[in-house]
Amino acid sequence: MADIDPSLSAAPLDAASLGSRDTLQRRGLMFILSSPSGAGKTTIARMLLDAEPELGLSVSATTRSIRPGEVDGRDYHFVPQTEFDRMVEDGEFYEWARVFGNSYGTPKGQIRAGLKSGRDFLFDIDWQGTQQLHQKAQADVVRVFILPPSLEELHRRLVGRGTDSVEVIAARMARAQAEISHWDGYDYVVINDDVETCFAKVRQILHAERMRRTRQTGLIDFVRVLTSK
Ligand SMILES: Nc1ncnc2c1ncn2[C@@H]1O[C@H](COP(=O)(O)OP(=O)(O)OP(=O)(O)O)[C@@H](O)[C@H]1O
Ligand SMILES: Nc1nc2c(ncn2[C@@H]2O[C@H](COP(=O)(O)O)[C@@H](O)[C@H]2O)c(=O)[nH]1
Repeated sequence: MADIDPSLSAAPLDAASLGSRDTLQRRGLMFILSSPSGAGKTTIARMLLDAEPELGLSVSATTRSIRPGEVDGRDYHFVPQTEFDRMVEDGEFYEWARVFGNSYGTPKGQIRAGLKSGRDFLFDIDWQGTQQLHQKAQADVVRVFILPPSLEELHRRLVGRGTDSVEVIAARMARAQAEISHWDGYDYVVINDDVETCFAKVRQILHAERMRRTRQTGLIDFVRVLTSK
């Protein structure tokens, strides 16, 4: 929850290697997936990471307990609350928020340098984190909201995942409509009915956003060459 970070805004890159079609430079983007808990954003995120080698995952820190199948350092950095509080104090997060009674935050880590060199990052974060990142780095951020086909199906998925107690599932269902109410703070909204169809749509968004003119920092010199003869 800090001020605008100038290093995160879309500044032009070094023009040394620009000008040929093979070396066109591009600034990386921050690809955010949000949804009510259980709608499937982690599933879609994993499919994207498998399919897109140039996409890196922003691994959040969290104080919640590790779930069966999760790996510390891959899915999250699982830290005690005291360590999380220290990281907040030391300004180690781009954003952080309390979600479902736990703390979650996006470490600055490698992201800043990665964006400059054209690396894309995937963020599985909630609407509060999305607002904070958008305020700090509007030009770099692409916001995608995943909706479940129905609340009944959302509940089925949370139960079917088999990772949370009845109480935790009830708390997540109780929050679902409030989470969904933030759908209009996103650039794209995709309904996750069939997982393959949803994945294909989200991947199309990523591909199109990579070609956005303002991200293709090498275009200025490339077009200059094209129009100079
Ligand atoms: N289109 C789909 N059809 C049926 N099941 C799905 C679909 N997408 C995801 N699932 C299943 O729903 C469950 C919840 O998915 P997932 O963990 O990806 O949700 P999430 O939005 O990341 O939740 P959380 O915010 O709690 O991490 C998983 O068991 C997943 O396999
Ligand atoms: N603002 C942030 N939200 C985050 C971050 N990492 C995850 N999340 C969101 O928390 C909920 C719950 O996640 P779960 O893994 O415990 O089910 C979900 O909406 C995530 O998107 C973060 O760094 N910042």
